[in-house]
Amino acid sequence: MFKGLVGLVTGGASGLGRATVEQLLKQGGRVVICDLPSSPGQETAKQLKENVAFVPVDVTSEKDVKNALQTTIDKFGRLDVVVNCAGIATASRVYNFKKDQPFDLKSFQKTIEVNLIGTFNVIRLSAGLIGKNAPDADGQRGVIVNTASVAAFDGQIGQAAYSASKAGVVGMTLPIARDLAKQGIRVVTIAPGLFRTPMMEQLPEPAIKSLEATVPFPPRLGHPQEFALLVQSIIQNPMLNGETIRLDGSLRMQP
Ligand SMILES: CC(=O)CC(=O)SCCNC(=O)CCNC(=O)[C@H](O)C(C)(C)COP(=O)(O)OP(=O)(O)OC[C@H]1O[C@@H](n2cnc3c(N)ncnc32)[C@H](O)[C@@H]1OP(=O)(O)O
Ligand SMILES: NC(=O)C1=CN([C@@H]2O[C@H](COP(=O)(O)OP(=O)(O)OC[C@H]3O[C@@H](n4cnc5c(N)ncnc54)[C@H](O)[C@@H]3O)[C@@H](O)[C@H]2O)C=CC1
Repeated sequence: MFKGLVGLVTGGASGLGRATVEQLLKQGGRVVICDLPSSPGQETAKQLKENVAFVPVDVTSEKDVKNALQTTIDKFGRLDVVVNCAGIATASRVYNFKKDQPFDLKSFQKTIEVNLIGTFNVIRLSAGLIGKNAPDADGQRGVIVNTASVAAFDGQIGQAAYSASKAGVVGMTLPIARDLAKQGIRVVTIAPGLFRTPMMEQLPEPAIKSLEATVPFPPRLGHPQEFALLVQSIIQNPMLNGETIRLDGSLRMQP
């Protein structure tokens, strides 16, 4: 289905990103995994064997992202799809009255830096490369998929930084889609609910169970492959553009 397609997936060494890498490969695509040098990206690429390369990247670094784009060209000759999955989750109260301590500003800044600015950094640099593709019959040159979170809309206690970073991703989706429309590049954001990944597994199992119980249907954590299937649909459907799609079993998180 995706024969000849070249994708670049940030956060591709783990969780939702890794499932996306596997799905693109399964459909005949070629993929560059971008993830931190400390991630299992190298092993992941080895396990997946063919048509895949790992480039160590911090998404907040211009140099790293440019290097990953150069590797994409050197190895595969083009870039069609970017999927931004790299992200971090932080949790802290705005003011901890028990300890008389405010939210650590550095932690707030880091969350915004990785989740929002990192995503934008990858979009702005990769758009230049995707824009060089010859347009297809519909005028399309490529697709960018971002990952927000339902926390962009209904963040819980402790999620001020995380929710702000993800709301930023939601907020920039339409203007970037409008901006890149002339070049035939679509931009779509997915806002996942709860998915069983290493990020989610940082939470204690009782917290996971109680969150799971709040998902109307299906009352469980999502499988990462279900996220990857939506990425596939977004790539396939040219009318999807400038929108954020919740993928959450109709979950609305409680305070
Ligand atoms: C990854 C994604 O993109 C998807 C998601 O968002 S998954 C959802 C992830 N959610 C989180 O990570 C929640 C983050 N928040 C927390 O972990 C904690 O609130 C915190 C560590 C920031 C604060 O902990 P704390 O100060 O020790 O709070 P604690 O004493 O436990 O609770 C205080 C009150 O808040 C409530 N509360 C705390 N965390 C809660 C939660 N996650 N959900 C509902 N209520 C919560 C408690 O029930 C308690 O209520 P009362 O005041 O009525 O007793
Ligand atoms: N798991 C879930 O329930 C949900 C996840 N999300 C979002 O989905 C995305 C993927 O999350 P998961 O797969 O669950 O998490 P994960 O922790 O399994 O994977 C995230 C990957 O991003 C990488 N990463 C972190 N900072 C980076 C940086 N600066 N540069 C490059 N790579 C970096 C990590 O090394 C890791 O491999 C994140 O943006 C997360 O916020 C959103 C909603 C729900």
